[in-house]
Amino acid sequence: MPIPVTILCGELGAGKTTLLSELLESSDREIALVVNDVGSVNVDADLVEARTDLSTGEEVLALENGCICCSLSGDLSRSVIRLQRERSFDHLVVEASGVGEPEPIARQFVRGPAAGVYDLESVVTVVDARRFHDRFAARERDGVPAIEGPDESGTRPLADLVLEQVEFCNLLVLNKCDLVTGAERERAVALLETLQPRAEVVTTEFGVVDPDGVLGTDRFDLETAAESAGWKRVLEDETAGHDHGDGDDHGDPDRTHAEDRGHEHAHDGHEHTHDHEHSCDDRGHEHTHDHDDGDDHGDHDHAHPPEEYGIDVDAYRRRRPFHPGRFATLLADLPDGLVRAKGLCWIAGRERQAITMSFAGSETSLEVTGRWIASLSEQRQERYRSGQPDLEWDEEWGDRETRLALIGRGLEMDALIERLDDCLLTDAEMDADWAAFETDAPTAMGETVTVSTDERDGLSENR
Ligand SMILES: Nc1nc2c(ncn2[C@@H]2O[C@H](COP(=O)(O)OP(=O)(O)OP(=O)(O)O)[C@@H](O)[C@H]2O)c(=O)[nH]1
Repeated sequence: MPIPVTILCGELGAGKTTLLSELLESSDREIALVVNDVGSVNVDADLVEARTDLSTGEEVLALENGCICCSLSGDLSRSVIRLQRERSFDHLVVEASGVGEPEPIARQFVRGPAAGVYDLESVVTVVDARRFHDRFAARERDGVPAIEGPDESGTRPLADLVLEQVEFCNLLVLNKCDLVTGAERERAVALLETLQPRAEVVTTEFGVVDPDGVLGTDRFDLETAAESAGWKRVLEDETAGHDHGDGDDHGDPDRTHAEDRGHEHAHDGHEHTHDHEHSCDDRGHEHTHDHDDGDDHGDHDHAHPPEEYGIDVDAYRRRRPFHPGRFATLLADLPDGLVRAKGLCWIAGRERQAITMSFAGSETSLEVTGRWIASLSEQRQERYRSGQPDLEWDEEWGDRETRLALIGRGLEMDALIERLDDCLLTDAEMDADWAAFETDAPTAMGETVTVSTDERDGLSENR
């Protein structure tokens, strides 16, 4: 029997270790734990070890350094396979580094050598209610320090990773609810549900949760999770049966944007169903339950209707490229109420590159994640297109198009859309030489450019 695995994610200080300690104390399963920390000192491992009685069967395996999701990925698989051979336990918990991407870790349990031995049950993301509310859910974000700067690999804004952890999981634990008011907590929950419509949300303090709720959830489906982020669903709802690509395999310079995660989707509605019932458990913690998995798009019985919390989502889709200069200026001055923007951009002067734009908090990254199919030879175009009969194709521009999901709170969506439209090439510019436009947009596969909203001079960093 494969051993069930829970991956625990969350920003630094969100309360992962606190939750873990609670789980180790309250669960009657024998839990093996892999702790991955940034840096060489495993503070969390020490803490958990100190707090739990190892003689009762819990084992702590501390990886020495680095990040299991990139440089140590091989080590993680090897370590957990060794662990399974040498020890007997019921459940494996992997505490991911606070600044790592959860998806590569999850993939190791789904496709890697550990897949036969383990069964990924759930990816749980712990969220600091106070910080999440102030950074993303508050109407007024003046005076709240932005999360800025790159992640540990130095290539992506940290806020982007914080939201990616929210978007990828199937259970969200909103911790530190003692530090927010009831109204703030509800706003945070509504936004979390918008960012990841398929995840269940549990609200708590000091990591007190029902261990079966965290460890005993259904089998995690990687592809579903990868496709269920709120921003993707905004785009999918906008167009039925369309491919999206924002994959993480940067190896093939000829890869097209549509083959990254080339899944075809047919959606027949425009609303997600979230059939929550609120109840309080015996510790007085509120839970949201019974998330419908969204396939029934007709019902709208939602405990946190986003519009009630000022949350607005929209898809921005245009078959005309952005002027690189005007677009860069806009990115440096995006409105405060924008929480998340993500999708593909078509930028004039970059006719081959499908560029993924990802905005979170206060920074935007632009990264080349594939090629437009229309930039390939005719023969290859045919091949790709025959494999994707639903791919929308423009006679003149092929698959080149900007498709962005916009998620905001207290945001004047129409004004933002107008400003985006002002960045599109004018008719006169359409006839000009696009290569002559000055641009810092990325060119090579995987290359990322980051721009912060407080920099008014356009694209700032080229990595
Ligand atoms: N007020 C309050 N503090 C909490 C709560 N949960 C955890 N803390 C405190 O927040 C701090 C960080 O908690 P940790 O559990 O270490 O967080 P972490 O996510 O493991 O942190 P890293 O290991 O740095 O990633 C500790 O001082 C905890 O005591 C909570 O619900 N409310």
